[in-house]
Amino acid sequence: MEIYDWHTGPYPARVRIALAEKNLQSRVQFVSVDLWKGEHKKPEFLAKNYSGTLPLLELDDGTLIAECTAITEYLDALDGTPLLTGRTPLEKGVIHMMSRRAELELLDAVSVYFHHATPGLGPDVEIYQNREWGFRQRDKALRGMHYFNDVLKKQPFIAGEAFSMADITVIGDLIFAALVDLEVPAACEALRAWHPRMQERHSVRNRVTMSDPTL
Ligand SMILES: N[C@@H](CCC(=O)N[C@@H](CS(=O)(=O)O)C(=O)NCC(=O)O)C(=O)O
Repeated sequence: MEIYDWHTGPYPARVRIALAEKNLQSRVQFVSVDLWKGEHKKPEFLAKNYSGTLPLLELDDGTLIAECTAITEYLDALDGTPLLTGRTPLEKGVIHMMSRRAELELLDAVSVYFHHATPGLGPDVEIYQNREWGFRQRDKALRGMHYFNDVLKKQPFIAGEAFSMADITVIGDLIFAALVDLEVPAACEALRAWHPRMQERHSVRNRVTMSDPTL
C-alpha cells in the first residue's frame, strides 16, 4: 500500500507514528506530495482525495482512505499489537472521543492559525486568509492546551492508562505548534512533562526519516 504525504507534516506524522508503533513500515511505500508547491490542490491529487489534504492511504486494490483517524483505525485493525484504538467498546469510545477532541480543540485550531494568520503555504496555496479568525483559533488552541494539561494531571496518557491514537493526535498538534512557534504555556506543567516522554518513543523520534532512511 502507498501513503501520499509530506515527510515533515504534522498530520502525516500521526500516521507515520502509528505505522511505527504497529511496526508496519515495511508494508508501505511513501509518495511525496509537495504541499509548498500546492501539489495537493492539483486536479490529479484532488481526484484521489476531494479534501486535498495529506496523508492519503491507497491500498493495493485502489481503495483510497483519507483522514488520519480513519487511516489509523485501518492500520490498527491490520495487526493486533499494540492496539492504538482500543480493545473494548469503552476503550474505543473514549480513545476516539479524546482523539477527536484533540483535533477540534488543538490540532485543527493550530492549522487554521497557520493557514490564516501566518504566510502559511504561500500565496499560491492560501487563496483566502482571515487573520482575525486565525488568531482566534490560536487562542482556542492555547485553551485546548490547558484542557489537556488538566487531563494529564489525572492520568498518564490522553485517553487513560495506556498510550493510544489520542496521544498521537496531541503529539501531532505539538509538532504543528512548534512549527508555528506556539509554545505550550509554562503553566501547563503536566502537558510539558508528558511531551518529552512521548518524544522518547522510537515511533516519534524516527517518523521523518521513515520514508527515506538516507535523510
Ligand atoms: N482532516 C484531515 C486534515 C489533514 C491536513 O490538514 N493535512 C495537512 C498536511 S500537514 O500540513 O500536516 O503537513 C494538509 O494537507 N495541509 C494542506 C492544506 O491544508 O492546504 C486529516 O485528519 O487527515
